[in-house]
Amino acid sequence: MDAASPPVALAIAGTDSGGGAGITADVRAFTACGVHGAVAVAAVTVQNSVGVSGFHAIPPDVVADQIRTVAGDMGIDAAKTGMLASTEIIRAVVAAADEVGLGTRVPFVVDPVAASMHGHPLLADDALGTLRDELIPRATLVTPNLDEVRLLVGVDVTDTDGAREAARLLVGLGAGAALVKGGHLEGSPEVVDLLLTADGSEHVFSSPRRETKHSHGGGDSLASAVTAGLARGMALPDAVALGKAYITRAVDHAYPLGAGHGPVSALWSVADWERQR
Ligand SMILES: Nc1ncnc2c1ncn2[C@@H]1O[C@H](COP(=O)(O)OP(=O)(O)OP(=O)(O)O)[C@@H](O)[C@H]1O
Ligand SMILES: Cc1ncc(CO)c(N)n1
Repeated sequence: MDAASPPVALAIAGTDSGGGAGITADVRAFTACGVHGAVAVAAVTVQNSVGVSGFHAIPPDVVADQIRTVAGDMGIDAAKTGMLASTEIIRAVVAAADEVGLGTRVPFVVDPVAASMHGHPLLADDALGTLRDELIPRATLVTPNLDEVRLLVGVDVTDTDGAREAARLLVGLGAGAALVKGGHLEGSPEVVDLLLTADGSEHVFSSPRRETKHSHGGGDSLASAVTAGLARGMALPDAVALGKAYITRAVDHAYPLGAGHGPVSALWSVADWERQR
């Protein structure tokens, strides 16, 4: 007899040839969190642990058609965006999202990726306004890091009060909720991620800061684990709690790889099936 079909989560994002971030991290998080991962590739990056040396943006209609073809066949239980590269791709994603119900019938997480952790741009400068004005209002949840917060709402977050104010402004852009991630607040012993929903309820997710330079793909992994929780039908705060639990373990198990920043790891979650054969 066939196994039951798992929920389906869709990542609309870029690839990372080094396998640390982007769609590779997304699908690992989907798998580790118990859902099937489908992908709409928006860009192919030439990337390793040291940085991004180039990228090729996929034609916008091909990005949109990947979303439509997945929705029309297996259905989508939740979706997330990562690197979208250009205004034209964002607009194509918005059109397809409206057609298939992302952000209305289907939970839709927007990770407003602007640059890699090495500081290399992954979004055209002129696309930020489109992301803010056309994509974020459709989001069930928007998940910026502190650099993206500064770009989107002009707030320089240095503490929880600042994160709260930034989240309030992000929800004011039309998102259903905002998760302001505190990974970049280097000095603090706790990493605090603050969730604010449009109805005003606040949830603070805190964990001890790990001393490691190997956190490549951390933001993508968190957003994807939250998306997996939503695909499984969890309420938003529960899905974010799942995401925080996943990323905390993934940072704990991050490993060196290459000369630069190694990835957060999902390998701890891999079943020990081979030794049990
Ligand atoms: N040193 C750390 N120790 C524990 N958790 C961390 C650490 N750094 C980041 N995190 C967690 O990882 C997640 C991603 O946070 P961060 O603010 O680094 O996002 P990001 O910049 O988008 O990530 P990326 O490194 O993929 O660009 C958050 O949940 C954060 O709490
Ligand atoms: C393709 C891709 N998406 C997102 C990020 C940010 O982690 C990255 N470095 N590369």
